[in-house]
Amino acid sequence: MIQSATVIGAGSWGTALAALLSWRGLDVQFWGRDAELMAQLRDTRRSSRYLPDLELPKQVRVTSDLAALQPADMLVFVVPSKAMLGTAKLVAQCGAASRAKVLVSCSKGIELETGRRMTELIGSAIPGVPLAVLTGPNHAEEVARQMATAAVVACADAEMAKAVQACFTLPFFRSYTTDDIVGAEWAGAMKNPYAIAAGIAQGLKMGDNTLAALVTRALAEMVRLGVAEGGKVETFYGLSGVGDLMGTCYSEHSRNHRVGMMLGQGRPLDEIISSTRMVAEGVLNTASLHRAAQARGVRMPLLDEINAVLHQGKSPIEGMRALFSRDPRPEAD
Ligand SMILES: NC(=O)c1ccc[n+]([C@@H]2O[C@H](COP(=O)([O-])OP(=O)(O)OC[C@H]3O[C@@H](n4cnc5c(N)ncnc54)[C@H](O)[C@@H]3O)[C@@H](O)[C@H]2O)c1
Ligand SMILES: O=P(O)(O)OC[C@H](O)CO
Repeated sequence: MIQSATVIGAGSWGTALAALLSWRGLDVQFWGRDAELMAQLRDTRRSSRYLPDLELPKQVRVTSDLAALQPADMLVFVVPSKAMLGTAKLVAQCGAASRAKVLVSCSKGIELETGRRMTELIGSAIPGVPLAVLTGPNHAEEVARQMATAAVVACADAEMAKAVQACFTLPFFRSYTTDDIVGAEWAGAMKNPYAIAAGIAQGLKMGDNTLAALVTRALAEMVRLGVAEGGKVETFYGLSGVGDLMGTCYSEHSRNHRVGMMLGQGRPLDEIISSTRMVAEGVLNTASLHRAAQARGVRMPLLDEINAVLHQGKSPIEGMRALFSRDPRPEAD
């Protein structure tokens, strides 16, 4: 049913997914905004900036020109969340979505100003096409090396979910389906701030007890806000929830975790951000989620402290102290 795909966004995850879809046998086009990077990818089949060890299959057609894209069955959006709406509008204008059967978001974020999910942004720019999400504990570096990985495809339409699942099924890559697109997207965005907190704990040389406490209480917060936003509770206990939370909080690859670790070691946030080209979605996601939690009146003490550290100048150590010195409470509250 789905034979061709266009991957929009040429960072680490977009590069890994363009390769994966090509290995699966789809006819793949790959767009990135940076002409120099895309020319390098086209000529050498390698991205020196993102995933330098991956050799992009020669069948993947690489371009930085949206107008050069042919209509494809599936459009796969993998740009940072803050660029999603603008990118989807450009894709709509250039006609690349004119014959699309499904639009898939692989990005993890919530729009700051409105609290909208990525598929809501894509759907507003390109109306009338079914929407889906690919999410889960999926580090691009490991997918690029074909290390065993599981993911979730969320789509309201069960048949379309299966069609997208088939595209993301390889011997090393196993995907599951769910109809809970809301829960899957909130879960994917929510694990990012907590990975920053996990990194902070490691940067401060706190121990395994601390990390286990943070991850467990993070999950409780994810369930509270995610369900208030309309997600299903079971989604947060699946791959897109606790799976991705653990995969990121304990990861050597995670950019969010790395940002947290450097914060814990005392480096200022603006210096950390300007030292890398890669996106740590948790920095912006923290502000979006904090705003959403306040609007819904959902109690999120851990997120409040991460927000205070990232956006209100609180020191990481003060944030941790504040968390652990709150009034005692029942666990299931
Ligand atoms: N890297 C992973 O392992 C991974 C896994 C799953 C999901 N994700 C999600 O995928 C999304 C993309 O992350 P990534 O890791 O591929 O990115 P990255 O950090 O590796 O690189 C960022 C990419 O975004 C591009 N970009 C920045 N602003 C843009 C704009 N305005 N328009 C178009 N492109 C723009 C940059 O040129 C660059 O190619 C994020 O939401 C991330 O959470 C990443
Ligand atoms: O590197 P991070 O922290 O953006 O995490 C990447 C993926 O979201 C992990 O599933």
